[in-house]
Amino acid sequence: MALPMVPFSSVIFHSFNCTSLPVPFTSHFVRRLPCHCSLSSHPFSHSLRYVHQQLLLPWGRQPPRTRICASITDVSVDVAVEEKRLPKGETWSVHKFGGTCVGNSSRIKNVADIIINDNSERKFVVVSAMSKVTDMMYDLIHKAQSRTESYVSALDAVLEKHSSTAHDLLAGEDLSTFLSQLHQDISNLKAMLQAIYIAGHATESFTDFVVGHGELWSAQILSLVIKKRGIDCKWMDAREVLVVNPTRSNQVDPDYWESERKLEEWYSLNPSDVIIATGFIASTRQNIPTTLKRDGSDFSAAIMGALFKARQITIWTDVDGVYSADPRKVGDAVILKTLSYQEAWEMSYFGANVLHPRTITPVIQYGIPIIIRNIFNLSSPGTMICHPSIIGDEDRLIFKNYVKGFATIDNLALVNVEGTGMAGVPGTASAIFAAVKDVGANVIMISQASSEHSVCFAVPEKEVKAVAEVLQSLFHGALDAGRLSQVAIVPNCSILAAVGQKMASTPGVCATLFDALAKANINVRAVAQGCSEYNITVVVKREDSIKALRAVHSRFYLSKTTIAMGIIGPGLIGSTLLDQLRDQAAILKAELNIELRVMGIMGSKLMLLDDDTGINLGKWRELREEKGEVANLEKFVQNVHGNHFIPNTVLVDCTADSFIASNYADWLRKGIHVITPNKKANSGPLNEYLRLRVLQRQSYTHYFYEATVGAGLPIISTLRGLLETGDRILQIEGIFSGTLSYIFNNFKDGRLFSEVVAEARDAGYTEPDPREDLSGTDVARKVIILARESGLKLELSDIPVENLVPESLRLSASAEEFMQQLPKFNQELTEKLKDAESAEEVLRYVGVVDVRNSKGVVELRRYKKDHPFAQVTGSDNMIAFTTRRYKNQPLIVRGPGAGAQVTAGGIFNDILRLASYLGAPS
Ligand SMILES: NC(=O)C1=CN([C@@H]2O[C@H](COP(=O)(O)OP(=O)(O)OC[C@H]3O[C@@H](n4cnc5c(N)ncnc54)[C@H](OP(=O)(O)O)[C@@H]3O)[C@@H](O)[C@H]2O)C=CC1
Ligand SMILES: N[C@@H](CC=O)C(=O)O
Ligand code: NA
Repeated sequence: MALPMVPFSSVIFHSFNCTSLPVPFTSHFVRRLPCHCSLSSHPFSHSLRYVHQQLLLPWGRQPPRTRICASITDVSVDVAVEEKRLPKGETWSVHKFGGTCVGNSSRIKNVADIIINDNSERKFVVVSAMSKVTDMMYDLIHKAQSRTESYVSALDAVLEKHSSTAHDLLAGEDLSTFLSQLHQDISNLKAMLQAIYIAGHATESFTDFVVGHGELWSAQILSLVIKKRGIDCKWMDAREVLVVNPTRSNQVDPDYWESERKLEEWYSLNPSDVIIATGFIASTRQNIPTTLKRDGSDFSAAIMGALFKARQITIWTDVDGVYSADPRKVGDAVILKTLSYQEAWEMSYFGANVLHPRTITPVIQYGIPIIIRNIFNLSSPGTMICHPSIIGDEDRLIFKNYVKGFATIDNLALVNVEGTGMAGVPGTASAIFAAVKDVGANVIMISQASSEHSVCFAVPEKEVKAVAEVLQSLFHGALDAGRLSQVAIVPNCSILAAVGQKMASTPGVCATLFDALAKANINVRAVAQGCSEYNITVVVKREDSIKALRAVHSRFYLSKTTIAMGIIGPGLIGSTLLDQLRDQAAILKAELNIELRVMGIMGSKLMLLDDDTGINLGKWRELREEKGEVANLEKFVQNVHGNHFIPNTVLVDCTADSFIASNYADWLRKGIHVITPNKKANSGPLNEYLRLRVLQRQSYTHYFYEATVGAGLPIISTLRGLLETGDRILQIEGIFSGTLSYIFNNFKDGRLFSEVVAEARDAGYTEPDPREDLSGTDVARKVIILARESGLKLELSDIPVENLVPESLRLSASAEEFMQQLPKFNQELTEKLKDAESAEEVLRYVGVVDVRNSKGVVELRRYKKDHPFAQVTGSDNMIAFTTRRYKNQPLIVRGPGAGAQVTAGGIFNDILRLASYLGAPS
C-alpha cells in the first residue's frame, strides 16, 4: 500500500487502504462514495477533501484532533488517519479537589477560579463528591437495605443539595441540562433503592453504583461552571476509562493497560485542555461500576497522573501540607517542604495525614511529584512528595537532616514470647505469626533479639486478648516443659516512629533519638528499625507517648532546644533574670536555636500562667496585674510541666524560701530540672541534701546552683572541675559575702556602720533579710555548700559563726525593724574597726572550708594591708582554692559576688548549660 505524504509531524498515523478501512470508516466511506464519479477523474485535492469529510462523519462532529489525509490512485484510496493521540507528559498537570474543596457553591466557584486562573498547562481535574454526599449515599443504601422508608426523604435531600447548588452556579441551557440529568439519575436511584428495600440487601456493585453518583454530579457541575466562563472543558465519567481488578483484600488494582487504551479512545472523542473527571469511581473489566475504596479520589488522581505521565499532581485539601508531627500533639510541628515517596509512605502508615500509601504507588515509576496544598491558604506552598533527586539545592540540605517527621500509634499492647527453647528452632516465628493471623490480629511491629530467646511484637490493644489466648494454647506444651518461659503481655503501649530518608544508616541518628528520650525520662520498651532505612520505631508506655513525641521532635527535627520554664520568686533576682531572658531571647533563638518559654511566674501571693507559647516577657508585670491568680504551687508546677508541647521543663527557684526548696526532690523525680540561687536546699539538713544528690545522679534531670556561691562567679564549676579532674581540695578560704565585702570595703573614713549596711541593701547585695548576711548565716551556708561539694558531711550547725547582729536585734520582728534599730549599735563595730586600723590592718569577714580537718569556720578576721583579701573593692568576693595542684599559690577567683545583674547572669548561665546538656549546639 502506498502511504500518503504525511504533512503532519510528530503525530501517529494509522494507514488504511480504502478497501480495508475498518468499520465505521469503510461503511461510511464506501456508502458515501459518489458512484457517478471515478476517483481518478477527481483532482487529488478534491478527492482528499472529500475523503476527509466523509471519514469524519462517523463521529457526527468535527474532532479537531483527528485529521485524515489520503492518496488516491486509479484503483484505490490510501487513507491515513491522524489519530491525534493524547498529548502526554510535560503538558499535563493533574489536580484533585476533595469533598471540602467542592463543599458548596462558593467553594466550587473557588475551584473553578484556581483552574481557570492558571492556563499554563493542560489540566486533568479529579473531583470528589461534595462534602458529606458520599456518607449520604451510603446512608441511602443502609436505610434501604434495613427497610427504613426514610431512604426516600434522604434521597430527596441529596436531590435538593445538588439542585440548589446547580441553581446557584448555572443558568439557561447548562442548568436545564444538568437538572434533567440529575432528575433522571435520582429517578434511577429511587428505582434501585426500592429494589434494595424489597430485597433487604444490596450487592457490592449496587452499592458502588449508588455511592458513585456524588462524584458524577460534582464533576458535571464543576465542568459546566468552567465552561460558562468560556473555557473549553469536558467532563469525564471515570467509569468509562478507569478499569480496575478487585483484589482479595477488598482493594482494587488498576488495569493500566486497559485504562490507557480507554483513555485514548475517550480523549480522541473528547479532546480538551481541561477535563473534569469523577474521582473514586471506576469499572471492572466486565464494565461493572465499582469504586476505588478508601481515599479513592486521591488514588484516581494518582492513576490518571500515571496514565497522562503528568508533570505533577496537586492534591488540594484543607491543610497546609504534611506536618513534621501531629500538630494537635506537637505545637511546634512544621509543614514539611518536601518528602520522598518512601517517607510519605512511612508517615502515612504511622497515621500522619499524608496520602494513603497506595496513592503513591502509581506515580513512583514515573517520578511524578505530588503536591499537597491547602485550598483555603493559597499562600502556603504545601508539601511536595517526590523523588529525592528533583529537590532543589536548598531543600536537599534539609533532606540531609535525615529525620523528617514523627508519628505515634496509641492503644497497642506488646506481646513477648520468651524462652530458651526458641533458639535455633526453625519455624517458631512462623508458628507465632500464623497463629496471630488466624485470630485476625494485625501485627504492627516485630522485634526479635538476636539471641533468639524472645520474639516481641505489637498488636492493637483490642486484639491482644485473642492473641494471648491462641499463643498460650499453641505453646502450652512448650510452656509446661519449660522450653518457653512465658507469653507475656505488656498493655498500654504506644509506638513512636521516626521517619526519614537514610536515617537508619546514618551514624548518630539512633543515638540522638534515644538520648532525647532518655533526657525526657522516657523508658523504651522495644525497638525496631526497618531495613528499608526509612524508619526507626520504639515502643513506649502509653502515658509517655505525647511527651516522647515532643521530646524527639523538638530535639531532632527542629534541632532546637525548647525549654518550658517556671520562675518562682520574681523579686530582685527573679525579675532581673526575666528581663535578661527577654533581652536575649531573639539572639538565643537565632544563634543557638535555643527557645526558652516562660510558662509561669509565681510569687508568694500571685502567679501568672500561660499554656501556649510562653509569657510575653516584655509585659509580664502588667499581665500579672491583669491576669494574675492566687499562687498555688501544685497548679503552677502542673501548668509548667504539663504543658502540651514542650518536652523539657525547668523550675528556677529565685526565692530564699525553705519550703520551695523542699520540693526539689519531688520535681527531679518528675523529670523537672531545677536551677536556683537559693541556698536553702544545699545547706539544709544533710540527709535531705544527700538524698537530693543521689536522686539527681540517678535520673536524667539536672540540678544547677552556681549562683548560690559567689553569685555569677564560677565557684561551683571551678570546684567541680578541680574535683572531677582528680585534684584534691585542701582548703577553700574566701570572702564569700558580697554584702559584708561591700560593708567592710566602705566602712572607713568615719562612716557609720548602719549607713553602709543600708547602702548594701539598696544596692541589692543583701539577702531579703539582711540579718542573714550580718549574722554570718549566709556565709556559713556557702561554706557548707562548698564543704559538701568537696565531700565533707557537715551540717550547718557544725560551722562556728561570728554573728555581727547585735544580740538584742536578733529576734526583732522584721528586717525593716532591724534596719531601724541598727544605728544604735554603730559604736560596737566602730571600735573593732579602730583597733584594726591602728594595727595597720583591715577587717574582712571570711569563711573557711578546711577539708583536711573536715571542718569549717566563719568569722571576722583582720588582715595586713598587703594581703590579697585587703585588695578587694565594692561587693567583690575572693575565693582561694588551695589544692594538691594549687598548693604553693592558690587558685583565686575574684569579682563582684552579689547584685541583681551578676546573680541573674549566673542563673541564666545555668539555664544555658542545661540547654546545652539537652542538646543545644555549643
Ligand atoms: N541578691 C544577691 O546578690 C543574691 C541573691 N541570691 C539569692 O537569690 C534569691 C532571691 O533573692 P532576692 O531576689 O534578692 O530576694 P527578693 O526578696 O527580692 O525576692 C524573693 C522573691 O521570692 C518570692 N517568694 C518568697 N517566698 C515565696 C514562696 N513561698 N512562694 C513563691 N514565691 C516566694 C517573693 O515573692 P513576694 O514578693 O510575692 O513575696 C519574691 O518575689 C535568694 O535565695 C538569695 O539568696 C543569690 C546570690 C546573690
Ligand atoms: N547576700 C549575699 C548574696 C549572694 O549570695 C551576699 O551578700 O553575698
Ligand atoms: Na557562683
